[in-house]
Amino acid sequence: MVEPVLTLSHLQKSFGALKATDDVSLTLIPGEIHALIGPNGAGKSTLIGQIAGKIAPDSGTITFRGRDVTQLSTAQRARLGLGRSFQISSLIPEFSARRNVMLALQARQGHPFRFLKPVQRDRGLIAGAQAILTRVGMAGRASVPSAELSHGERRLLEIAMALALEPACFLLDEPMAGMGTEGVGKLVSFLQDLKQQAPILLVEHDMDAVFALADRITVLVYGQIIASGSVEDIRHDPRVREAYLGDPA
Ligand SMILES: Nc1ncnc2c1ncn2[C@@H]1O[C@H](COP(=O)(O)OP(=O)(O)OP(=O)(O)O)[C@@H](O)[C@H]1O
Repeated sequence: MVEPVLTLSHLQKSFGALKATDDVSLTLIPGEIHALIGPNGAGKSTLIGQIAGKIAPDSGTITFRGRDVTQLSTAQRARLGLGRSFQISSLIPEFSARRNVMLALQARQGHPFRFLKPVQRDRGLIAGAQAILTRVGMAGRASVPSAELSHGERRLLEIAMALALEPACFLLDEPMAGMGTEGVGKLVSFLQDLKQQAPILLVEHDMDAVFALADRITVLVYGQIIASGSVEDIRHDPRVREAYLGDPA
């Protein structure tokens, strides 16, 4: 059997009386896109937060590349290659797209993220950042301050920054949000390519994109996994249709 890159075992997290994560176990294996879907409030972001190290689970374990990382900080996990999904809030608005990616490249090289060397003249960093922006289809927007990018372009920039860290898996939280049809189409083909580099745990509300991309789908409702399987399994699962797609038939 293929060794999973990431394994969640019996994770539990409550907020007061609310069980946001209720005995969740799942794996992410090399080469796959594993989509995590569920209605609003199902607990998807809470789960991603626990994997990234932003939220401490009440119990259960998170194993990454064979190592128990449950007690490690976000930064320690990132150093081991657990892909942070950068949030738009972590982009520096007045910096160009290229310079934001250069910051991520510097972070990868071990420099503290917030403290800048005079990077403008560092040809290696410039070329590296430009190559990554080309990969995500943003070469022509490299000089534009991130504040002036469209919402969809900012989401691509977040992915570019995650790429710069060369993680062993990607955690992507709603990368399609706010993108037009063309943007979603491009991102779908990009993620199909990206999964060969490192597997992707994908939280996404765009069901067409999920059905086009996912190798496996896990469905969360009220913090619990109600179904997990292939696209076809999930499409035809009556519990999923009822609980998630709102289709009693
Ligand atoms: N810090 C918190 N304190 C109290 N309750 C919280 C906290 N964070 C999340 N919750 C609750 O936990 C439940 C799961 O929320 P979560 O944001 O993980 O769901 P989600 O599936 O990501 O939803 P969405 O699709 O709307 O982003 C919700 O009922 C939410 O109100």
